Amino acid sequence: MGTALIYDEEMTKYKLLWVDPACKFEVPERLTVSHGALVESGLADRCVSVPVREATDAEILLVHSAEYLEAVKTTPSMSLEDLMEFTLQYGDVYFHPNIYHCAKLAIGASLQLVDSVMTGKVRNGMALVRPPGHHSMHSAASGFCIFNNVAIAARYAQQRHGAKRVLIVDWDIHHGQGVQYCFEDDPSVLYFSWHRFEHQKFWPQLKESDFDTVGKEKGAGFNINVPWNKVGMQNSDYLSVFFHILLPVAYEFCPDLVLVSAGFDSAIGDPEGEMRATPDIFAHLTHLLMNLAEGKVCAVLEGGYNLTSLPQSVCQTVHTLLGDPAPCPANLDAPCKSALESLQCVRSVHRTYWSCLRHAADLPTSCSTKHINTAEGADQEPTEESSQEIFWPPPMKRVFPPTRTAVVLPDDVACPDGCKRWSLLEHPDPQLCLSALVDKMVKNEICNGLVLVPDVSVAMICLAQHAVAALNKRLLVVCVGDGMVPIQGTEDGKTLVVHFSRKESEEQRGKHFITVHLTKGCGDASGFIQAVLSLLLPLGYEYDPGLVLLVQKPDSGVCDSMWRQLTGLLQGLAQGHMLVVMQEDERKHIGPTCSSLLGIAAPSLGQLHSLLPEDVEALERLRRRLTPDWKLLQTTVAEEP
Ligand SMILES: NCCCNCCCCCC(O)(O)C(F)(F)F
Ligand SMILES: [Zn+2]
Repeated sequence: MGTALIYDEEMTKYKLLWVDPACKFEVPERLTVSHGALVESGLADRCVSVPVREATDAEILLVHSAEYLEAVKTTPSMSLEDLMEFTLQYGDVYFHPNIYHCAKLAIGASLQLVDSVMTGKVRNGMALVRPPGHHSMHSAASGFCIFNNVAIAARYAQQRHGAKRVLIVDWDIHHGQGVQYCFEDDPSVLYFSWHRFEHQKFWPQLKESDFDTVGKEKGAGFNINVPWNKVGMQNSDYLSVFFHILLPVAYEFCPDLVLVSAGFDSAIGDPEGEMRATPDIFAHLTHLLMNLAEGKVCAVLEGGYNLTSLPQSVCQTVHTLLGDPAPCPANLDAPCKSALESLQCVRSVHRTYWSCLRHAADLPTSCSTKHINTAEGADQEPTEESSQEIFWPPPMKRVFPPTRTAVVLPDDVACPDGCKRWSLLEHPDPQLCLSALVDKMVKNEICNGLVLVPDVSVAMICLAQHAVAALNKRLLVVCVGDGMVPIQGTEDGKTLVVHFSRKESEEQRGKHFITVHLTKGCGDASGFIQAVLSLLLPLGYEYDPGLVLLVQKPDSGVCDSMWRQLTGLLQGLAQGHMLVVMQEDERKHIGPTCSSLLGIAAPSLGQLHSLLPEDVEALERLRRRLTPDWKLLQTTVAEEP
């Protein structure tokens, strides 16, 4: 299934007609450079082009008032003076004779994308639109936004396509207060937003943008605000919030559709965001969402003002939506203290609503006095704009290996569609055969593979030795199921082993051999997925292996959908170079495993029963014990002595 791309140059045909420093950088070129980059890179041709349409009044009224709509309808015929006058009633936004038309196209584009995904015409997609939407409210324009594209898309998906639960991920650097207001008492729409806040000094300077606004009445817990109280946030800060807040909650929420308010002013170089996350991080943020809602992800452009990092980030997002392996998440740091403080605050206030956060720590002492620094913060100016030129390396070319998935199967087992059989014939010695397969991966001739072997323990040993010795690559071994794991994590750091098992974990064998023991074993998806999201993924991203070995021990008890989630999520590492090893009598797993290796989204795990307290407890304990060695496991600031 394909990826939809929705764009029409008509949406470039409005601009600021007078002087207004607050709005000067919301220019038509934002769209032309983004679409141009997709065309230039060949990505546009690989997408399914879906036409835009105008939204109807009824669709606009899903979110906005009739009075507001009627008022906006009068703008096309206004004189310049009238437009300026009309604009004065709103903040940080401008009107233009053609902006009403473009605003209807921006909504229409978003709804066309929702139709294409919800009807299964495509798997996922992106709408490149202007004007953006996430600040506009029931009866007001705000922050370059006229109508709330994503809020309307969420309501439309529920009413027109029967979507029950919709997740909105807003990675724009500004708080989409319009979206928050729209759904704050609605438990069927989970709104997640991070945003530059600087203790309420940064636009739109709303108290309700802080972490302690969690939603109202039935909607309590379904509004998650992650304030960035400093500029310069980096890839590790963004990933930590995904691993320790968004993904655990998103999997517990189990959405039928994921809408992304994809603003790229959160990327390096942006004059508004002043953050330092690089464009390739959006490949990982996108990838990490693609196994939710069975892959139904709709990305709708919001902000993004640096005309270099914006198109780069758009391309990274579309590459990943198309299934291309993500670049290696190289040289990740620890999250900064300010990010950890926000992380701890958000997890603390949401622990009563989400079982995966049940054992989150209390508010950090610095935050419990937060009302003091909010008062003092409110009236100060935000960090003045930095003028010095910022540089970052252009993202790596993301070429796809000629073969995506190679399989080594017993002769009597048919080769699944889309896979390439790696025959034992040419390599009589089975172990040599496996080593040759690994060599092909490292040469990027094959992306990933599945091998069925007589004995997974023997295969594991040989592959681990070969991968580390011959290929000089760091190897991540993920082993699922009870029983001994016959390889050691290595003190030289060349191999990291993470073992998921039911048995009481034998004593931990050092930093590079980690046992995650699940009370009910690997059959309990709700415990397992939380261990994957908030422990295995942070470890894997920090370790940044060149190859991933995923081993399923016999009788592991892991269910197909959990196994496919694990196989899917781990492909964000090592440029997707993953080798899955299973016992050859485990034939029922061949099909499901291959579909994940081919990039098909994993089935949803269903609404997870709340986690076993002992599992959450054990996970928090394990994370606390490992944190000194693994920085991305941190979820709290180190309390001042
Ligand atoms: N330094 C000048 C102050 C600018 N204040 C307004 C910022 C609006 C941000 C709009 C956006 O980027 O959130 C959207 F996604 F909606 F486009
Ligand atoms: Zn923004």
